[in-house]
Amino acid sequence: MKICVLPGDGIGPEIMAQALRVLRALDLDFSFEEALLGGCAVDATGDPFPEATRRLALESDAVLLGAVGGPQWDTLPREQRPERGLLGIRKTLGLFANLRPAILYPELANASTLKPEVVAGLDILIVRELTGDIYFGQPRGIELRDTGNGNERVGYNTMIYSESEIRRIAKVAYEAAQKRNGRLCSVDKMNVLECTQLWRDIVSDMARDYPDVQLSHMLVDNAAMQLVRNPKQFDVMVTGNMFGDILSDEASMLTGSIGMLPSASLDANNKGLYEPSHGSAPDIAGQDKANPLATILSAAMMLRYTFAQEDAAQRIENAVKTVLAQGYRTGDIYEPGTTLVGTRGMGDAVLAAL
Ligand SMILES: NC(=O)c1ccc[n+]([C@@H]2O[C@H](COP(=O)([O-])OP(=O)(O)OC[C@H]3O[C@@H](n4cnc5c(N)ncnc54)[C@H](O)[C@@H]3O)[C@@H](O)[C@H]2O)c1
Ligand SMILES: CC(C)[C@H](C(=O)O)[C@@H](O)C(=O)O
Ligand SMILES: [Mg+2]
Repeated sequence: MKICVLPGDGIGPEIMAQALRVLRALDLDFSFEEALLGGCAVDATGDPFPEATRRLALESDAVLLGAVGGPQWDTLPREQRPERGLLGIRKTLGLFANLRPAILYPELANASTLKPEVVAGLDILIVRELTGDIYFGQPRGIELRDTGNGNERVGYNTMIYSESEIRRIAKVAYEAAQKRNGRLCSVDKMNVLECTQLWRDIVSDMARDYPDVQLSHMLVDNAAMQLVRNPKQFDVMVTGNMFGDILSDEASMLTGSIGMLPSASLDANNKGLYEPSHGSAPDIAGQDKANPLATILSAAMMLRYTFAQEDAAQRIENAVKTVLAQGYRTGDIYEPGTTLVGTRGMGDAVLAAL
């Protein structure tokens, strides 16, 4: 089982080190090979997604990623920015299905921004389309136009989905709902955007193939509000690339911290890239403060989805439950009466629990 390891930037290398310690401790037959993606790749090669990384990612069974980006690269031309590397690897590997589970561990009920009784037992799966939408749509750009106010710059992007792109992500979401509690909420903005009218029409059409799934629709602004009003009304949520990006960060705080939210990005054959949902956290990078649990839980998702090692995945998840029950907390989930640990200390605790 060959794993391509991309630590990335900011806190990326720190959280990746802990996930690798956990994977190595499982004593499975993995080989790890490291490569550059993001800002570190730009610094070394001028390209955020170098050819060597592309080749390694394509020939590996799975990719494990820390995070990319940081302010030092934000003024570079767009094609050299770290985020382009991330979008490039997602597109190259055909990773259209991004699964972001927001699960509240009972020990973190007080770390949630919502009242404990509103979030107790929370378990939502956000299914985010990852290779289409306004992120990739053409045309896009910033250019001079005569707008009626004279010649001035306009910035524009294109929100676009094809029928087949909508169908394949909806299928993933329907099938996930079938395996869970049978409820699927599709989130769009069909009252304003044609692109998402097509989204709603297709998701609705497909409902007849899934009579055991109870489908509902919600406009994205309402969905953002409902997530903090009564999140347990949701089981599986399916939405486009941009809405899913925003709603998943919002949902992370229901579980206590963005440092708790893992993700799996899958192609049609469950080959995948696994990464925490958060970014490179430049404000705490290099300080041994980052919560490595989202990355460790992403490694568990890798064992489950790509390698069908359900037992090993559960061993990691149970170890995470154990350390939380033992009271270990990084700063983002700390509360008085618990034991504050750093990134490495949290890794130590997970290893001990394993
Ligand atoms: N998948 C990715 O690689 C990814 C995802 C999101 C953002 N980014 C990039 O990361 C950079 C920073 O973005 P941002 O600040 O908007 O978002 P961010 O997620 O990096 O950080 C937002 C806040 O959450 C905190 N945080 C994030 N992860 C944490 C963790 N594991 N433990 C404790 N606290 C954590 C940070 O300290 C910060 O206060 C940008 O360049 C952005 O493009 C990358
Ligand atoms: C860094 C950025 C390109 C990325 C996204 O928007 O997809 C990130 O926010 C994420 O959620 O993985
Ligand atoms: Mg995001």
